[in-house]
Amino acid sequence: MLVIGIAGGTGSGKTTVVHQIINELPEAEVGVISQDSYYKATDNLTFEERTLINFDHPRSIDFSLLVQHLKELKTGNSINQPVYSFVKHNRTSDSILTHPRKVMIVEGILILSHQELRDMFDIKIFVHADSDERLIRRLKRDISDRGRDMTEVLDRYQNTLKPMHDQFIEPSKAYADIIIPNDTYNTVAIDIVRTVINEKIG
Ligand SMILES: Nc1ncnc2c1ncn2[C@@H]1O[C@H](COP(=O)(O)OP(=O)(O)O)[C@@H](O)[C@H]1O
Ligand SMILES: O=c1ccn([C@@H]2O[C@H](COP(=O)(O)O)[C@@H](O)[C@H]2O)c(=O)[nH]1
Repeated sequence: MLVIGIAGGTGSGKTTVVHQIINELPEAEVGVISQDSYYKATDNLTFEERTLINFDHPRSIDFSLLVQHLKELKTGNSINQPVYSFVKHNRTSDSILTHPRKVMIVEGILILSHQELRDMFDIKIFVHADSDERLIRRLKRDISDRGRDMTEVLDRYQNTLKPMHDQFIEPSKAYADIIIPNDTYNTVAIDIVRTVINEKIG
């Protein structure tokens, strides 16, 4: 199994890049795990309490479950990947049966900041976009897809997202083998990554 880690700040375009990479690859050979699926369940908290969680700090992620699931996939076992609701700020009761594939892609803001997880990646990619570009994308996306308003996005950006980005995410770029500049759609970089994957899966 070839394991590819794709990190980058919020709004950098990780999810978009993943879709572009897997688009023309055989469906049966590529699987995706999202770090977002591994936000800790917080059933003990009210919705109001959940809105106060710092979702950009590594402690908000159940990394031990994520590492355990990746180990299972590497040994050929399927996993039940949790499903997270951004609208509810909580894990749902659903899960997605995820089978091991020749290529597994793990994507998320903090995946290169966690040493054990990072060491499991054969290729480490960091998607880079300018911070103002990322904020604009995040505003648009969170308002249209994640049930947020402008005040929520901007307050979170100032209070937790930006400081956590500077403390944990940006420094993790140093671990990347490949940095994809994604201020505009970067088809050349996507083609290169696809070529590398095709060579590996033969
Ligand atoms: N290169 C790009 N140029 C313009 N918009 C983009 C680009 N890449 C992604 N987007 C848009 O920005 C938003 C955030 O992208 P997404 O892939 O969800 O980022 P991430 O997963 O890193 O948070 C989405 O609405 C997406 O369509
Ligand atoms: O309940 C939640 C959980 C997380 N977030 C934000 O999501 C991003 C990470 O997701 P991307 O797809 O990489 O943007 C992170 O910055 C958290 O602040 C949230 O808003 N609500």
